Amino acid sequence: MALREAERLKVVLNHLDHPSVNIHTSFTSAENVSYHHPVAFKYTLDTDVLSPEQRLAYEENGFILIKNLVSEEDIDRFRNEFERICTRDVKIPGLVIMRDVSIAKSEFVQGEKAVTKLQDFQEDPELFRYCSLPQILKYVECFTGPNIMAMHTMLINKPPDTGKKTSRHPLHQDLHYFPFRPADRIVCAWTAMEKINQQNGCLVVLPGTHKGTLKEHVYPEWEGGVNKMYHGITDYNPNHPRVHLEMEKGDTVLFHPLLIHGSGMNHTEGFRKAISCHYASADCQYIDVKGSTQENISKEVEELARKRLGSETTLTFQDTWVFRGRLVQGDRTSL
Ligand SMILES: CCCC(=O)SCCNC(=O)CCNC(=O)[C@H](O)C(C)(C)COP(=O)(O)OP(=O)(O)OC[C@H]1O[C@@H](n2cnc3c(N)ncnc32)[C@H](O)[C@@H]1OP(=O)(O)O
Ligand SMILES: Nc1ncnc2c1ncn2[C@@H]1O[C@H](COP(=O)(O)OP(=O)(O)OP(=O)(O)O)[C@@H](O)[C@H]1O
Ligand SMILES: O=C(O)CCC(=O)C(=O)O
Ligand SMILES: [Fe+2]
Ligand SMILES: [Mg+2]
Repeated sequence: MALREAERLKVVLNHLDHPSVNIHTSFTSAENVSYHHPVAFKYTLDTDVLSPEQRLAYEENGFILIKNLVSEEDIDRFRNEFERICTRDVKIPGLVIMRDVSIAKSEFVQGEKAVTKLQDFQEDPELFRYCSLPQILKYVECFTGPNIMAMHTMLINKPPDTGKKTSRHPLHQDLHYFPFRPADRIVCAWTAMEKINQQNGCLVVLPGTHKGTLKEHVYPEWEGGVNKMYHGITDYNPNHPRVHLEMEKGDTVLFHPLLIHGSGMNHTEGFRKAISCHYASADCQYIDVKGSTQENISKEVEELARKRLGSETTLTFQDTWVFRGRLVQGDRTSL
């Protein structure tokens, strides 16, 4: 009789009290769960950083929340730099300033209020400091190992909803955007830059969905429109438990790229801010997404590159990641 998942994990937890036990071996059946043939972790690596409870929580849920990881002072500096970018006081190469679709397609709004997201701030030393913060990398290493690339950077400024519900981010898996593997060696760090709750559109996660596969993503059929490249999953279990991650300024969630997540409408008058970085092991390998569920996003990205750089551009989906990735720890071995 197979033990239920939770029971198996309890066995793992007991093993952690016995340092002599090798917990690297992978288990395939309940028979392996014994003192002599111990169990391994699939989603986390052996470090002294995560407590056994944190490690099991990530294995089981696909995310962990670390309270108060980034200082108030650092966040205020990121916020200040964000304002300088919005007012065009600084111009950062490669940075994408994204406006909410309902604003972009209607009136002209200037400055910070027009910006829904900054993408690719890797050339901004002040914002990129976020990706190199030692207290974040310490956790990231538990998932990626010691060679760490910062692959994708964002500062999200979720606007007050205009009434069209476009401030929502549909449920998705971040791996949809990434042509590199293995998925288990990729992790996102997402830090609240202020108090974030259901009112202003916190992250919503479907715990445990990181154990599934990459699903098909398409534009949701939303009446009020949807932001460019905000693809969503249509085929998810609507009865799967949802967790609304309410966070304080500085709290940071680390999550697996297959974890299904999104964010709700911002019902407040303020702009809800968060800063994030997707890290990957530098040992990851690029994959060809042709014929896979990722073909639609790869074509869209390549088309946008042609629009920006000229129709003769032959930049591939993979190339766009090679250019953006930055080493933050160890050696740039592959990516
Ligand atoms: C784990 C990863 C998860 C994700 O990354 S999900 C999001 C991924 N997003 C991206 O990579 C960024 C996508 N956005 C962009 O590249 C740019 O914002 C975008 C859409 C090219 C627009 O930038 P610009 O060209 O500088 O803006 P523009 O004001 O000149 O507008 C040009 C045309 O684009 C339209 N537009 C602008 N913002 C939009 C939006 N949010 N959603 C949909 N359409 C949008 C705009 O209306 C205009 O269209 P038209 O040419 O007038 O028909
Ligand atoms: N029709 C939909 N199709 C796909 N995703 C949706 C749809 N409606 C909401 N979502 C997404 O589901 C996630 C959870 O939404 P949910 O309604 O549970 O919370 P919320 O939007 O934060 O709360 P509220 O409804 O109070 O604003 C969000 O990521 C949201 O963008
Ligand atoms: O801050 C948010 O709303 C989440 C954004 C997100 O999940 C993403 O851009 O991949
Ligand atoms: Fe995401
Ligand atoms: Mg909702």
